[in-house]
Amino acid sequence: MNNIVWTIAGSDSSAGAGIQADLCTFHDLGADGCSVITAVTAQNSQAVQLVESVSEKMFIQQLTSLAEDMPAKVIKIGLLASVEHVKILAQQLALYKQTWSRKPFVIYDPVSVASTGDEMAEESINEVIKTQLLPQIDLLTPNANEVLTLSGHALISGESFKPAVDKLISMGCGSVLIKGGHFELVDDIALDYWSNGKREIALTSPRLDNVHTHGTGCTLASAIATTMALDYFIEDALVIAKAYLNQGLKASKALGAGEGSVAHCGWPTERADFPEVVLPESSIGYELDLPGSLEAGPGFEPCDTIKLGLYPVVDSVEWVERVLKLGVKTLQLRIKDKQPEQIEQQIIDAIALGKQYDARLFINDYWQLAIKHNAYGVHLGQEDMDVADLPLIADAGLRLGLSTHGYYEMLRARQLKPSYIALGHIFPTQTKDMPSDPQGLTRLSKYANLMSDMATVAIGGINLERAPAVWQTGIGSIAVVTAITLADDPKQVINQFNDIMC
Ligand SMILES: Cc1ncc(COP(=O)(O)OP(=O)(O)O)c(N)n1
Ligand SMILES: Cc1nc(C(=O)O)sc1CCOP(=O)(O)O
Ligand SMILES: [Mg+2]
Repeated sequence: MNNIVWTIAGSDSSAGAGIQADLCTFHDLGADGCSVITAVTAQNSQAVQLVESVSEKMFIQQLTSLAEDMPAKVIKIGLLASVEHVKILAQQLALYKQTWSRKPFVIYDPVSVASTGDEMAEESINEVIKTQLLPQIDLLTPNANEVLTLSGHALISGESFKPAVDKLISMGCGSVLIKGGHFELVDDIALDYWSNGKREIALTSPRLDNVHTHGTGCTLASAIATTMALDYFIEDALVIAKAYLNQGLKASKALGAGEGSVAHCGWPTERADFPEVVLPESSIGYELDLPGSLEAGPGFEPCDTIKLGLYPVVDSVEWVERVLKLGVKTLQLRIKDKQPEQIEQQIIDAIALGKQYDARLFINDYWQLAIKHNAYGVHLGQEDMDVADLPLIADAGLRLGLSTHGYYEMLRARQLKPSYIALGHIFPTQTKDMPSDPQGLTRLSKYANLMSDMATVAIGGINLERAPAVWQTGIGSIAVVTAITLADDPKQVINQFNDIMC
């Protein structure tokens, strides 16, 4: 399947921004780029010297040529310098959304003033952008000035972010990423805030005092476009794009006498380049009034090793005893959907067995009972995290394992300093209905690399055949349900897993 991304933007003769930066980003991160040029600009590192929109005929023909046989999964829009182009584009986007077999995801990075300060678009363009283009946009990526221009809202404090985004969403766009917002509390921090009116996230990175920032907006939006085309969730796309930009800014350099451009350095892998997820119970979280109660406390008791090895997940005390007798040292009791009083005795018995065999026994979901009976640890999912009393679990000295399903959840979980992070689901699984697609080995390797300083667990559809490749990603543990519970000979399977993971 092709991962075609279109950029509809201006040509930048200095090549640091516009079409040139967009295509560079698409190819660098693994999408297939196509371009529709809206305007040709003559610019160097110091100024934009001339902007000429292409003719309407040429603009329409580029769109038509591509739409005929190279429809896009994602469309990224940058410089629109002519009112007529905006009207044409709004109409075409509406048509694509109605007629293409797969609706394209449309990102608009508003560009009317260049980073050099030069105006690049016709004066009256904003009115038609607001009324005709915004309703076709799935993600708008304005900076504070562009938020003011398009919504009329000035970003004067954290509290002003939500009303500004609500206004833009009421004007028709699906979601908004406010880039690089800063207010007095966090001057040395670059804050990005995203919301679609239902979900919202905020990411922070240290503000880089690099002067070579030409092309940052184009590059960020193009990196989001690419990662969306690669089927990442939007939260993950935002995280990856931010890391890509931070990495590029650190490597940017001047080519002329003026400002240099963001570099393009491939898929981001350095943890220092990845943003932090803002938790609701933090000073920025309060300012933004983020929902939930997650808080970065001192963290959870670590396990004695970050290589937790084979990790059977079983649903009865009988299975707990059986796998312990076969030498398993990390395991989980996962009994679903019972009233606490129905399973309390099983939890007591399982914990006692875990202690008897000196094993790391995690209790899934029932964290109150785990605390009450002093379990080794608790395993919680994303939904559980929001309702469980995490400080209480930490204070009781229990270990905590957290489920995650992508970059964003992984980085958010990391902020809580759990004892391990589980990464799933890697392959299709029959054990549980998953709301997302399997992540596969390529993503798992990236996650394992990024989290290499802490205990990690891979889960979902892992069997003996798949285990060697999973283990080679550098993960510290493999969790399995059916590979053991449906095995004809669990003893043999456990031994074979252990051989693979030594
Ligand atoms: C090791 C491990 N990883 C992930 C899960 C899934 O936990 P959760 O998301 O809470 O879903 P349920 O297991 O409760 O259905 C797990 N149990 N163990
Ligand atoms: C319980 C569970 N959680 C997952 C996650 O990705 O969070 S995948 C999963 C099921 C794992 O079972 P099996 O080894 O039989 O595929
Ligand atoms: Mg759970």
